[in-house]
Amino acid sequence: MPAAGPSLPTAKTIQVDTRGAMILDEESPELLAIRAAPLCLVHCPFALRGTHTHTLLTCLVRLARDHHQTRDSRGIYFPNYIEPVSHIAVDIGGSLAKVIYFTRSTNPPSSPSQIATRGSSPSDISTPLSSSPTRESPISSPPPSAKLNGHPRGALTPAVLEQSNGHSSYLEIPSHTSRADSTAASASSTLNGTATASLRPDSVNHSLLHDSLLRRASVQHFPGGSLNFERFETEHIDECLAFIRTLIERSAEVNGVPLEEMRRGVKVIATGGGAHRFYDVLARELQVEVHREDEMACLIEGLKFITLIPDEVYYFSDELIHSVSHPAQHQLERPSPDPPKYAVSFVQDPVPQLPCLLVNIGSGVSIVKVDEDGSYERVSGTSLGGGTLWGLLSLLTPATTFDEMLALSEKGNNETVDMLVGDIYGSDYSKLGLKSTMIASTFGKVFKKQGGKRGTFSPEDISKSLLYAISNNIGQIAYMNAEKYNLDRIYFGGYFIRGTSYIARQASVHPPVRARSFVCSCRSRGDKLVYTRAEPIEEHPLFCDFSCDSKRGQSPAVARALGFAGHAATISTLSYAIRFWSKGTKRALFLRHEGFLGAIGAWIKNIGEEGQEKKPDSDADVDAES
Ligand SMILES: Nc1ncnc2c1ncn2[C@@H]1O[C@H](COP(=O)(O)OP(=O)(O)O)[C@@H](O)[C@H]1O
Ligand SMILES: CC(C)(COP(=O)(O)O)[C@@H](O)C(=O)NCCC(=O)O
Repeated sequence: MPAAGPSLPTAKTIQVDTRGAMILDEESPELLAIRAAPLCLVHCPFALRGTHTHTLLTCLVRLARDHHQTRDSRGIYFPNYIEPVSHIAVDIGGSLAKVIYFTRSTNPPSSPSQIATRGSSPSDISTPLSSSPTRESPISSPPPSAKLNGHPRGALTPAVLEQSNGHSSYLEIPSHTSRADSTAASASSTLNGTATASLRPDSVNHSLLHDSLLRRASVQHFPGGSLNFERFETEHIDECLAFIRTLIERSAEVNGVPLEEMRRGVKVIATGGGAHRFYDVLARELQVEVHREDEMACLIEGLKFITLIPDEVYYFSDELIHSVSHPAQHQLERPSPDPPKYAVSFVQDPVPQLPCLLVNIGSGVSIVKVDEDGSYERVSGTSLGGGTLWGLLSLLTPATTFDEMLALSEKGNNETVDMLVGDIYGSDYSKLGLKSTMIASTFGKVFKKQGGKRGTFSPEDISKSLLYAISNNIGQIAYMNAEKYNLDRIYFGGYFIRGTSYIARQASVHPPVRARSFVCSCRSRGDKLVYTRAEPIEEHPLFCDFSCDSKRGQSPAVARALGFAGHAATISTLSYAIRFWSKGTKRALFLRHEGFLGAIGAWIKNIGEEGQEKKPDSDADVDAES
């Protein structure tokens, strides 16, 4: 009997203006600075002048470098969101603690990555980038002066600081009528365009929202701010606490307010199992108000919000490649560790696509059915998840980090450890459509002795076999639940999908290209990943090789797509499993911020709570025993 999830506890309109939102380039110096910026919670951006600016920026870059190991996902820049945000959200899971926080800046970052990663839906292959409606709205575009290539100056602005410093708001409505008129006109269009993730329109206070939007629309000096992402291993929760503590302390320092005041102004919103396990530690160590939110509710809120971000949702599709490479073949081969080649496509229309199934692959796996109205139920799960792969590979290989394990898997050949149909039948089992190369039994060869002795197996082969087994198993369970509940869209979240980011690092040196559709796959060659068949579909010769090398690379969009798109083998396995088992009726969808759904949900659920007293840990929000 599936456990019923709580009904949406704080269903409300998400009042974050996502128009013009853009995902930042992971490697941009701007992002480095913007990520570090909240460590210096600058109350007033105008304070950043002269030598002080220089010192601060030096400090930002140094801090960013010091924290590079936790800098793990791209920031999201919201040109139109300007309200104070007083909270830091943290999702503490069984494996990783994810932290997100919002910073303001006077200048937008100059290197959004979405230019190179625009989608590839067949309908808009040749559409010029500039025609994207999400980038054309006059309000969503930052003022021209803000587009200069200067360093962004991030500033987290807790509401309490604004009040205590006598700033009712930075947002002053211009007094002259014509500006106000045009603002009003813009604001009403803003009202239509503002991200509204809640599907309960009755909960919207239109008048309040309109007033707020009116003020936002008139702002000239605050072109939004950025959401920043960090992660830590839960095992080293002390590092996570130290990070948040430093953030708060430095904020007080830079803003010139007493630490006590800063602590009063900042709240930590905690979710995930660790919100309970570490609640006392969080409150004691950080000395700020800690509020807990339910994990499943946060995942769903996070999903609803993140799907509003342009270029966030993507899928791997093998259909086009399949039709080109096997024109006569209608039957799909069963999933295998070497799935077909894929094209990466981005969902262009940033609206929540409900109903859907959310499969969150963290330490374990939660499968949640989300209805059209946003209500949800955790319908299934499996304990064979990301923690399983990490744990087993820690036992079976010398790799010490998860990324090393993924790298091993890319070089492996699972056939040395897996028992194939051919090992049993000596050939295909054609009557059942089972090819000889299909895995009959994961790890099925390992027990066999050769000359009375146990075999030895390479860490690479073991890694590949297990990565495939876990991913395919989750794909099958996901498919069965989607079938049971008649859902065609399956979103995969959780950090398990996240891959090594060195692909992105290599690729980000390339200039953006405009071609929108690609046929691509990647494999390792020596210590370098090589992209094969990575050419725009319109002109692709099927078997060309292309090395993702800063000198030779010709298709950075593909490389970037794979780089940020998590681990290619994991994603292609899940994608193909869903396509195979559903006979092409269901689609696996992925998210660029897949590991942060819970943290994003915790963050978004508390937007609009600024200055409001919230009873910590109300029963409505938290089910687990404290
Ligand atoms: N760099 C990484 N370090 C640790 N685990 C990673 C990493 N990248 C991906 N993973 C996978 O992500 C899983 C954790 O996913 P996550 O969604 O954070 O779960 P949880 O909330 O349970 O911590 C790990 O068990 C591991 O399989
Ligand atoms: C207990 C959990 C919800 C915790 O979430 P996580 O930290 O793994 O993201 C998850 O691990 C889970 O759903 N495990 C699967 C249990 C099962 O249904 O078999």
